[in-house]
Amino acid sequence: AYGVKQGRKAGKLPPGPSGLPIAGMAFENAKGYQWLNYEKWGKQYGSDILHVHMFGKPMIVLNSMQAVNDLFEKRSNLYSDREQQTMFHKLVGWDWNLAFMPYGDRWKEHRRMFHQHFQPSVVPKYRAKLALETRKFIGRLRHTATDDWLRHVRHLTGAIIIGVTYGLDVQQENDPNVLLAEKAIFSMAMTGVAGTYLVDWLPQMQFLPEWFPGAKFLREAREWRPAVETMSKVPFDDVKAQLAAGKAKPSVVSTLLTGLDDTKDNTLQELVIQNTAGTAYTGGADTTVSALGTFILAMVQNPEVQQKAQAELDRVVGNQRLPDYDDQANLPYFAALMKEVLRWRPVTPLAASHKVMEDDEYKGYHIPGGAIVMGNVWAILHDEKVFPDHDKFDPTRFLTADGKELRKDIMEPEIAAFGFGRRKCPGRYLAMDSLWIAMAYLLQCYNIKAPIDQYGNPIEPDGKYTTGLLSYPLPFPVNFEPRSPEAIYLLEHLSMDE
Ligand code: HEM
Repeated sequence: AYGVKQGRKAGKLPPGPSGLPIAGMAFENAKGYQWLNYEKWGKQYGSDILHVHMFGKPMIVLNSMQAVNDLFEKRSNLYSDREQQTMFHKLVGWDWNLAFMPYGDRWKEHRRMFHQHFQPSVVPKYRAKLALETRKFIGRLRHTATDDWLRHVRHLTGAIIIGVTYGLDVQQENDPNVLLAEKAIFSMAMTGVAGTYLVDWLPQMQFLPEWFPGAKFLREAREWRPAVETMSKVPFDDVKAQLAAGKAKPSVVSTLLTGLDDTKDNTLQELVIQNTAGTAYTGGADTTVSALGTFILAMVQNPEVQQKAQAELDRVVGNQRLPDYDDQANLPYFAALMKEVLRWRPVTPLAASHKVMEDDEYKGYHIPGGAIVMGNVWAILHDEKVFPDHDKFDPTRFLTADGKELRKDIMEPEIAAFGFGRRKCPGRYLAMDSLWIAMAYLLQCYNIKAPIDQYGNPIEPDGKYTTGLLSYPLPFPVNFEPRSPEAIYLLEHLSMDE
């Protein structure tokens, strides 16, 4: 085993399950939920930094907030790159997306543009749109079958992102922009995990003829690539046409296009706008679905938490109107509830992989340049020392003893849940605004409950989650039951004005 002494010797890699044969470890990891393995190995080796040898590539896992801070934040000039994969970036064509760009000037230009339109001083402009889409959403839920609610959650998050970014309305069923984006995002799920495709290790394989045995990946790439290329182009071109016709609604894209200098050739600048806007959907739609799914699951499983949150709404907002962002400051329990949603089942349990650009040393260990470096969000947000009884869904952990204020002496889940350093999620302010208003409207109008089966027993969710880059609760049935005559009145008189 690795001792501390050995570890201090220059050139020693951080400890890790090197005892396991590579195949054995690949097997452990292939079962998914790798964040749990990494957390377990971290404890086993008594180290918050691990080395995991995966598919012939060095991978470093950081299991503590301190390690994440020391490397991703304090050495962010070294630790902000992303791995480039032949299949994902080149053949399937995701290289236009800012989330996957290598660290450098091109990424900076896109990131700056994104930030300008999703930073805290700007995001409140979108609140009217968020509130409108969320009113439509709670209206639809009222007569939805217990196993059909997830479709409406997906529609809500898609409509918010497309509305804010492009000013386009989204059709309830089979919206062309949503279908295209979903097809593209499917390819992201299939090809996004490093090491899935042999061509990533043997780039020459990309030049094989398609009929060649083992060249199935080429046919897959050919099928997916058009959706990946056009998902950002089609809605962008729509807005351009609308602007030309004087019919565009205000949006990120229309603002950016209007700001261009007409006397110049804007071809390159337009491409940056198209890419940046397209990135919003890939980053924003599914992540928010997962967080809302977790909220709904937590409400079904913890009726006492739900009642407390509703009691606070009753006290502060009353039952004659929907809550509003102006109420936020007066709803501490609600704020704690949102933090607990982000902590209890993090949307991205391993955030997104970073890549270190040069050889480095940390705590006496050698970190090889080019290694993949992951922050274990799960391990950080489930650290028993910081969050006792870590698997319990309990918003009060974030509140002072009298329940009147948020504690200032506890880790804020937001500092890990949205990733790290210069790559930290730039959409988090919009994400939190979307989540807050959806949670508030839902609890103001509905009791969120397990449905009752034909024998009178509640159908309790099993609480299982998917594995992968994003982790979602597996589908479970929910009964959204209007919680009072006043709630029914609110649901029947939802204003559809922005
Ligand atoms: C609950 C919702 C969300 C969660 C949990 C989340 C989480 C994350 C995480 C973990 C990363 C990777 C950070 C890293 O590399 O360390 C990320 C990146 C990103 N997110 Fe989010 N996100 C959410 C919502 C959104 C929304 C709504 C948008 C768009 C409006 C968005 C846009 C992006 C973009 C553009 C990146 C790439 C940043 C870069 O590579 O420089 N995200 N997000």
